[in-house]
Amino acid sequence: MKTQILQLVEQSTKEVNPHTFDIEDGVETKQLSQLLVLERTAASRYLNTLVKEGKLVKINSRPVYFFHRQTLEKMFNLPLETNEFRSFFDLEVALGLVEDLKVNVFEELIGWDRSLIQQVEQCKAAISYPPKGLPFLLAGESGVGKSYLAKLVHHYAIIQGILKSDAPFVTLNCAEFANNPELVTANLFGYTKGAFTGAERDKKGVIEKANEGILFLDEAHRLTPEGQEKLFLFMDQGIYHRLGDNEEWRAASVRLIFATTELPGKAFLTTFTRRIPIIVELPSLKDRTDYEKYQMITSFYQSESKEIKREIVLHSNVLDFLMDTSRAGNIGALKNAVRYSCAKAYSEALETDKKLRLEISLKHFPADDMHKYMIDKAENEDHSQFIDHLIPINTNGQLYPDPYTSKYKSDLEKVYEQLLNKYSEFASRQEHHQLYIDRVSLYVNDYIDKLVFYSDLQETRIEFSVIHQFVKQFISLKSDNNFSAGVLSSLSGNTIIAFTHFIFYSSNQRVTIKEENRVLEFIQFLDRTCQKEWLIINELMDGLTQTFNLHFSVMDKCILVLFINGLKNQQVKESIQCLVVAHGFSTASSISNVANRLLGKHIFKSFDMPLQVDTLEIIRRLNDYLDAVDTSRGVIIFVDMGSLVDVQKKLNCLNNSTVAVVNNITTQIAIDAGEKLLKGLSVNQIVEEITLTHKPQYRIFHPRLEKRPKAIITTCVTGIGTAVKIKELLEKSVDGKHIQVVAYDFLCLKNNQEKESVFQDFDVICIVGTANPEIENVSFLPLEDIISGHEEEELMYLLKPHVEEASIQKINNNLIKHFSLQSVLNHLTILNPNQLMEHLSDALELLQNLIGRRFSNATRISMYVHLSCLIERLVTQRPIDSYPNLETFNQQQEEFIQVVRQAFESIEKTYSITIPLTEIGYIYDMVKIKVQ
Ligand SMILES: Nc1ncnc2c1ncn2[C@@H]1O[C@H](COP(=O)(O)OP(=O)(O)OP(=O)(O)O)[C@@H](O)[C@H]1O
Repeated sequence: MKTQILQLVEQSTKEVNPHTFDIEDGVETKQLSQLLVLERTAASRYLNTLVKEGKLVKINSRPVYFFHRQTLEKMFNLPLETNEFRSFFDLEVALGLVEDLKVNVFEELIGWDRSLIQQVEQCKAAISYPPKGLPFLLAGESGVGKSYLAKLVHHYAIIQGILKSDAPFVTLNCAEFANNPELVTANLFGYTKGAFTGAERDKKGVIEKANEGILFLDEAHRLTPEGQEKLFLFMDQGIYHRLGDNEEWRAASVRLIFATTELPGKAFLTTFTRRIPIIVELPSLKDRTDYEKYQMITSFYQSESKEIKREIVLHSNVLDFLMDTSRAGNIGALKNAVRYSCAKAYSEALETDKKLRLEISLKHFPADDMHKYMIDKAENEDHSQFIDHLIPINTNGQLYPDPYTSKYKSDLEKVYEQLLNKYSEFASRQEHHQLYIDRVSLYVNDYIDKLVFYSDLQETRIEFSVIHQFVKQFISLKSDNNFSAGVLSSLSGNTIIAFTHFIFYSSNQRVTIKEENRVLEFIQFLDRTCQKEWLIINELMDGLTQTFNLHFSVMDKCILVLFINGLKNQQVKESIQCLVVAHGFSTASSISNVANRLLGKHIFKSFDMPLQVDTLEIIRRLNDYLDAVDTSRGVIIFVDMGSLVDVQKKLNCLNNSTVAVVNNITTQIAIDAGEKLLKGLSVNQIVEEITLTHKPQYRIFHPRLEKRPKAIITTCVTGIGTAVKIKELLEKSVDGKHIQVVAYDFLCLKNNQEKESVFQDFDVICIVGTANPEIENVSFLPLEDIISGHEEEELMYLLKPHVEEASIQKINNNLIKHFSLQSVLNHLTILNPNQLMEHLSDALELLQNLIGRRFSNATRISMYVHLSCLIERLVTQRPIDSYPNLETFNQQQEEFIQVVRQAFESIEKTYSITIPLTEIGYIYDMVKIKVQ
């Protein structure tokens, strides 16, 4: 009998496919006893004897599996040192199958080092968070890889020793029980016999099964509110009752991963989302880069090739066909399309000839999809599908031979050209230098973004990673230094990677620079206007040249100076400082990065606190940072633990700034706070509003200063953007040393009056703006009156007590110079002011005729200012998209809306814009206020 058993296991092991080797390929005791009609204990005894004799290999999982030792050793060409393994994973390690995975399990997740870099960091942080990990939610459309990522996290936790090697991974798909909350509870917590009709015996729930491991709750949005609530107690205390047994408390230690295809805010109770501090959002297939789509397609074909043991070649138009995500939809569907084509080609090859190589062409896809593709191509006169060639799917999947595709190769020369040409244009027009710098910084940022996008460079490549490390260290060193901290504060995570890409790329190029005189002039200009950036970049590039013998042209330095300038512009100027301080290696930076990315602005600065870093060290870092930036609008510090609540006591900026400490931080809180900050709310308002939804504890501290700095407030009824621009103009005119200019949200001023924090932080001299927030005891000077010269005198009168006699005349001259209508419009918009004024003059004339009223000169000027900002908003696609009581306005002011549409018809055509109803609402307010 023993020999027969040995032969059976040997036969079964010989049938293993080494590419898909899995635990279930082994033989179970139960299986064997059934097959040989043998008592289970007897079968088990024989098997264990064979293990002891070194003939079989045993995996001590549940159930236990057996393999034939010699067959495995031959198959994987590696001798085994032992016969017993704690888990299948240990066997894989012993057979050398998962050595690479030990280094990075996430490597098989396409995008782990690119578009999913953040998500992988979040998962690692959540699962490792001591002592029991943090529950997290994977959110994303169907088929974007949520289940796949959850399984990799399980693997990662085992490899890192966070979980034991046989830790279970249990999945519960909540959609299966969507309409039967009792069944969900029964499946989650288990039940006792008789707990409900059909409960014929006691049964374990998935929580019990997942003890010491991971429970993955898929489609978690289908959990009913009752179901969610029942999980709370378990999430909070780790204890639960089985259904039908309210006596016995059971305990389990389970790490929870949730997944949903819904927007997290919509599908869950807020009490529930509050308990899930990390939300990992997975991008849909259409938002992945071309390179990643390409990697997916080739890797899916590679797996199929291994599975069917056939070499595969693709017709290039198949790649083109599959890369178009509007067809594939999601990653799962893409994988299915690949499988479908392989199955079809395989069966066709069996019918016709038996040649080894499978050629996949368009005919191997469903006919409807393929025809649609051909028609689309023909309609777009894209004949690329006719220039077909064959692509071998080799294991390296190399299609893009160069890290930077030919599209961006040698473009550097063109970028130099553009910068110099734009500089010559600017020099001849005598514009303000900041306008030029802002414009070309945008251009440079766009270029570097594309460079990264089209690069197929593995960022883990050793040459890249050493340069990346060097740059990171340089930046972290300089960030501790007052001189450079402000300049480099916008560089972090992804932007440092982009920065390194450019360094890596440009140092490999050899572009000869012509017209040296022009270059010299350009360098002198940048050295003058961006002095700090210039010095820092020079130091960095010199360091790179000395350490790695890299060579750069002087124009490369200019590009990097402009790049960091562009990033600074993405930061919200004059903003409240928002800091996230959290324990863990990357919790704070993950939250900040996700929030900054979603908000499209660099709002949050993160301070990660690995557990060995003490509070004093963090306070030192906070002080270094806050001392280097402008804290006049206040500071909000989000902390993750009670121990940090008292940090503000030791902050230097408490002498002159309002500081709020919020004792909770999740990505959701960060996003909510960021949105409120962008709307221009004050520290008080932001903190109070997030407390309504998220209920964190917070404390606010006002400056200790007796003597507050003096300030002029600028404001605009249509938002903070215009107020900031008015502020910039005023700053150029007044003496900034003695008087600060602060841009402020109109509604905050109007609603909260002197309760607004700006009045605690500053001694306010007056408010300048486009509409009066009517604050008692504070003078308001309309912008149009300053432009028309009516209020210049008043402003001078208000300023007199605060500035030296000698400066007064200078300020007066500056005001006249900077506040002509033309220069105001020039500053407020990127559009040509002369042309704009002509169009606006016609439109205003028509508007007056249609409503049968003449506007005063002052009203006309303020309309010019308001309308030019409006047109700029629409041209740059940033309209104001909310207006109080829009529906009522639409119903009650139908006639006015028609009149505006008629008056602005010609402007809409000229600038290819459509004025939305919300903006018409603000025009109405403007006309109403001014005419009254
Ligand atoms: N980044 C990736 N790299 C490689 N394969 C991936 C990746 N993302 C997803 N896949 C593959 O795509 C398929 C679908 O993924 P998965 O089932 O994890 O999606 P899902 O988001 O859980 O979908 P659903 O919401 O429908 O359950 C899987 O076969 C998975 O292997």
